[in-house]
Amino acid sequence: MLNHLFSTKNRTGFQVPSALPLKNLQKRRRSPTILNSLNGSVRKEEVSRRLRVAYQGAPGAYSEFAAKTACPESITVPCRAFTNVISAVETGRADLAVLPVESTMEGTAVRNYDLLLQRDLCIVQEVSLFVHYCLLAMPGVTKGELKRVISHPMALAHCGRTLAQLGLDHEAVEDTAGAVELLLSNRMLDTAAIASSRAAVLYGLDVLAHGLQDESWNVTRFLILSRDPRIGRKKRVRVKTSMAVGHHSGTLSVLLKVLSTFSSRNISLTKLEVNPSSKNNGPIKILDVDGGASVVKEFPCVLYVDFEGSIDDQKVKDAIAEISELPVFVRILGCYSADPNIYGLQ
Ligand SMILES: O=C(O)C(=O)Cc1ccccc1
Repeated sequence: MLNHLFSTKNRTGFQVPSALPLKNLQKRRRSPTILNSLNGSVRKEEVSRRLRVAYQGAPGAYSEFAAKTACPESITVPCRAFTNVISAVETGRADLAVLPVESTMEGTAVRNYDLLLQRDLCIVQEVSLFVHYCLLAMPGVTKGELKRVISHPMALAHCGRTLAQLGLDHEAVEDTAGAVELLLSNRMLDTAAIASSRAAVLYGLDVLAHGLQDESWNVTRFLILSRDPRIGRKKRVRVKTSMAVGHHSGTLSVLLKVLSTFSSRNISLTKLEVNPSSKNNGPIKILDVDGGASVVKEFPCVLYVDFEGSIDDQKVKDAIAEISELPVFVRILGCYSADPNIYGLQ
């Protein structure tokens, strides 16, 4: 059960320095190459082209902003669905992928976490964005003329109470910026989109209202994924590790063991979530990436665990070894610099 520690494709040791808070982004944009600005230790030939970062949605989507926050000089690659985002990196069409995985209002985006477990990419960075929703309409359209609102399902969920107050029907589309594109291309005069004010500027729409989210504190955490564990290898400042623990029975005893293993070593957990399989979706699949040929393993329950510390730290190695003695499967999803910043986007 210690495959991840002895893998030829060892997942340890990659790190991308955190993106800077919004006020510092301009400075970073001026730096000569993205990998340089991410990490000075990457070899010269690797910095000669700009990183391509795949995200789900159209230009102006929140995920694109997360990509630009993590890699200010990158070329962003829009993709239709999250699975296409991952495939873009797997096939070499992009270098990195952006995946929203949790929000303060909705908790873990289980489907995206499932994708992370099923595919062979590793986490190299995290970005948390403050998400502020606006009501966008075609130029000249007033609130009174609106009959419905379209947006990404997460945006609609985050604005549920406000939408009920406005008395507008709503319909889910692929992403927030895609909703704006749809308005524009069909010249929809009775429909508004929920999206960012950045999308309004990009597409030339009017902002009819700001701050539509039901809770004023609305932060989404995005993960930056890569195939290449060398990205950002550098001396670490504050490092975090994410892992998944799949097991077949005794969730409570596995949970207690995980808790005591980390607490006895004074390792702080930043996330601990029990994810049982559902009748609708069947067992949770985890790709075992360490055994040469990749094998998919199935579990009725998986724990998502994020903790402070590097997989190179002896006490972390000991903790993982102890957990791996249980009848569980452990997959290290990434070891990356912890970014406590919350970046702004209106
Ligand atoms: O639709 C978008 O703009 C996205 O990037 C997905 C999303 C939607 C709402 C909050 C965060 C991410």
